[in-house]
Amino acid sequence: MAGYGLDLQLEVYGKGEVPDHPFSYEGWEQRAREVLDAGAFGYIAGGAGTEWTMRANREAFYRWRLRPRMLRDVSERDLSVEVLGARSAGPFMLAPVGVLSIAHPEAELAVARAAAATGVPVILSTVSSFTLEEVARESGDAPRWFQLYPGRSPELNRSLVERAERAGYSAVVITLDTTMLGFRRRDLENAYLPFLKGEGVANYFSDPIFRARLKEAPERDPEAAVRAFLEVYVTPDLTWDDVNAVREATSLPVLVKGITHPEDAREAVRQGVEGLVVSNHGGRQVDGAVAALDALPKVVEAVGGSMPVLFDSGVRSGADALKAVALGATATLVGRPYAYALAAAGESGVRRVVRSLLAEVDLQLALSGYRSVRELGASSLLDARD
Ligand SMILES: Cc1cc2nc3c(=O)[nH]c(=O)nc-3n(C[C@H](O)[C@H](O)[C@H](O)COP(=O)(O)O)c2cc1C
Ligand SMILES: O=C(O)C(=O)c1ccccc1
Repeated sequence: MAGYGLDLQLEVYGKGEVPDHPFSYEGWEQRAREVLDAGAFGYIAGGAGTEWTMRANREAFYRWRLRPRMLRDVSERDLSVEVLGARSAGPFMLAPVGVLSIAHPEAELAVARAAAATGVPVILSTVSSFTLEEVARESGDAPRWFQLYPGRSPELNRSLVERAERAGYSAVVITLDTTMLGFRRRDLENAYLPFLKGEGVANYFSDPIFRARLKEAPERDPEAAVRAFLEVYVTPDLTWDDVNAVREATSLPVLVKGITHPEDAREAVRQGVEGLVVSNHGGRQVDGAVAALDALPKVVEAVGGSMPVLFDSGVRSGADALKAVALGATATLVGRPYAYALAAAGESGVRRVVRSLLAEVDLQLALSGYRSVRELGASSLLDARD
């Protein structure tokens, strides 16, 4: 009868003390704002241009209303999902978020420990502050995926995915929507670009193929190494050929992240990738672009059940995750929610955010009359515009 929801309620109410941490997204965001300098906070919080798409990502959720069902005996509940062999305690994964050292010195190491402790898989960014091998060691046997920004060097791409495979990452997520950074006003106003300070380059600086491109080792001439990183990183010429070259270099399943157009989803099916992530990068790339949740139903339709469709951009609560799943997502990714908690309270902050999300999903599911997230579907929702 117990479960994530009741367990958390008993723990908090049982103690009878006001907890020293928030339970809301806004609360964690506020804590992060207090501890970070303006540049780092703006980098995490910001979006592209007017940030209209970033706001639209949130507003899209309000259009959908859950329609709870009663009297359905939901005493046994299973929140877990399995995506390409990776099991998660709930319909969540931790989205790839780069340069986490700007939020907390333990960065991805703390996130990997929190993910392992809560049973929610983590997707490690290419642009991490610790090497993928270091992060793997913290994550133990817990499921983990590697996100790749394919760069201008096919050999380097191959090297990175080979390293990921050796280090026990069980899928590769190729991000398509950030071949260069979007027009981010906050960062321009703060003149804030984390890589120029040498953040997020650990996987590159430790890579033999990357190092072979340099005249001097990154330890001797870090500025030249950062320039080399930027040269490799910017890829406006990226095409499906690059995706397929990565697929040939690994035996791991490959997903593509950043799909919102149903035509791109159909192409992904034709190309035969193993999964996709509907995402507009949290509104950080194309201002005025469709809200990710508004794009989801047509992508799900285009994919027609042939592969898992993950979703991110704007998920802030258990209710949000349930809505995305009801619209056809296999699971959701959360980005800023855990980045803020990491900034505010390190590993324990990330654990708390994940536990809150699991508890909320559990209670929401039970009170809506479902035993499993798999039971959610179109009839679980009402479209407020109808
Ligand atoms: C600070 C920051 C850094 C990010 N870095 C990456 C990255 O390295 N690779 C990637 O694929 N996505 C990256 N993303 C995008 C996230 O994976 C995800 O798509 C987005 O944050 C989801 O939206 P949400 O923050 O509204 O949950 C980043 C997002 C943020 C906020
Ligand atoms: O800032 C981002 O959104 C992002 O994806 C990124 C890209 C390169 C390095 C760090 C983060």
